[in-house]
Amino acid sequence: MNTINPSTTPAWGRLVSLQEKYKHLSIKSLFEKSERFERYSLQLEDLLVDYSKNRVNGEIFSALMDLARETELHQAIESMFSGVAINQTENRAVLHTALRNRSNHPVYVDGKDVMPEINSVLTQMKGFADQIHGGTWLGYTGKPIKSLVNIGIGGSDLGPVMVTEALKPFQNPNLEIFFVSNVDGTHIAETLKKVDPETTLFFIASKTFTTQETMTNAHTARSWFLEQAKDESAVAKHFVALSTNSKAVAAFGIDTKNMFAFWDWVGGRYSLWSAIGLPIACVIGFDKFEQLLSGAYSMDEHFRHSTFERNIPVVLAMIGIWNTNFLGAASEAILPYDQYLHRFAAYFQQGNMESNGKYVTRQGDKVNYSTGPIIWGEPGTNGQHAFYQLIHQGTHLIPCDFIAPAISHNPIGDHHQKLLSNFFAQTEALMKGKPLDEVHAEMRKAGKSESEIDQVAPHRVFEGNRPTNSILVKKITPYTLGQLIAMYEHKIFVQGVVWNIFSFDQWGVELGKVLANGILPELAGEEEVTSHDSSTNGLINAYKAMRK
Ligand SMILES: O=P(O)(O)OC[C@H]1O[C@@](O)(CO)[C@@H](O)[C@@H]1O
Repeated sequence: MNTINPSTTPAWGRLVSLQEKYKHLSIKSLFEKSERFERYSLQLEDLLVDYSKNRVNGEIFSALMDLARETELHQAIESMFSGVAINQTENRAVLHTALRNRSNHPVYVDGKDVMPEINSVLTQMKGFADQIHGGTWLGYTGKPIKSLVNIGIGGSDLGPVMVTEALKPFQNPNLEIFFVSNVDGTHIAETLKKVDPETTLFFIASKTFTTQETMTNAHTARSWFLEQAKDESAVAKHFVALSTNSKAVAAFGIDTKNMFAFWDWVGGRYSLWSAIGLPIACVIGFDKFEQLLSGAYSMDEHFRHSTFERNIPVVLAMIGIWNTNFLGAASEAILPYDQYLHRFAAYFQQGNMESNGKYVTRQGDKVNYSTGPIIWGEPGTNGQHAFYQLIHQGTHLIPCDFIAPAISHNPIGDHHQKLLSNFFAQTEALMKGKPLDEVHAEMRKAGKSESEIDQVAPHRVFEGNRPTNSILVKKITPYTLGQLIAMYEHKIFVQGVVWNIFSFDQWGVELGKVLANGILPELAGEEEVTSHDSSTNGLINAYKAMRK
């Protein structure tokens, strides 16, 4: 993997100069060239990515592509796909792409082709999912399973949640699926109220099978189940484990034949393609799960073999670097104009921020440039009634990805047309804005007095020139969803390479957990806590006083 500080490359130096040269660059002016949309959009099958509404002209785009080359991106891509241990701080390969390698060409980890074991788990998943989906897996009283409860957190939750929500139209109507992630007792309590032990299957989803929240909730579910079932042998019909840790699974009391394994070269936030995706396969059917894999594979092939200038993840990544490192954007909004995609932004909060929220380079030095952006977003048009004021007229530059399907699963009246009219209008408004003279003319036409115009007009000006990408997909299906997810995964990968950081570990989540484990015993008992700073001591002692 490269160890190049991007800010020392010739391309970065050109970009610094271009930032100064084009600091007043107007996106609107770039559209004076009629073929801008054709030149600044890319299509893969039924997925169109329009990146023309960015503050990027030919010079800037060229320098961005050179930056990708000068940071040895091509070599990095090949290293990932071919199983090199690029996750160097954990000495692991990064092979979520192997999980969806529909070509079945060998992929080697430590000299061993991993495809046979991947296919073996997929076969095991199919066998199980077919029984759940088909209603032939019976509980301890002989009834078919109808409620699925996934207990997991982070990458063992967010992916299955997002995908099952996005693919709700493909769900088996005889099955309902619930997700429990938070260790707040409310989450499991509210869920267990809705399900019957006789007809419920629990997925205990945890790569490590040690995560405090998941194991706590799993034990609560097991106790709840046994209170009614009584017989420990019934557990095997109602609990399965999705994990890499067979020893911990057995210790919990799940038969390892009910365990669906995956491997340490699958990152948690990249694991929905693995056994972690079993709840997805159960509720939409294994054939649709395979379509999800195939969609991701098509994006993998596009990413691996397309020239950078025609490479969707590379282009999105490098424009993101222009926005972050040269235009000063600190966050990015993902705005899906599709209610089924309501958890899509949340999924990539972990995917992006846990991957690239790093400030140490691969050599162990502190970076001298910004790295991963803050990711946030809500479905359109809801966001328009919540935070678009700031996006349009705030002081922060917030690049936005607008995503929409051309065809809705629910073509009720003109709902979809109204949704899409907003999808198109918002990026146009963010790009064009509304200058003062237009506001004046509008207000005069509306008969406003000159004094009112003088007072209000400045507040009604839209500077515009706010960058967006528009991602239009024919319809949200397992295949196109797989493409969309893989597209963002590879965008994140590219940015990590260019920023010279390790994108596949997550040391930053450890400290809080360790300190929490130290505080946990202090919350019990009456004695005053004095082992921390005065704020932490004060809060803990106030908590204990409130509970007296
Ligand atoms: O799947 P598991 O091992 O229970 O980890 C859950 C989540 O916890 C982390 O914060 C790592 O500790 C995420 O990276 C991960 O997805």
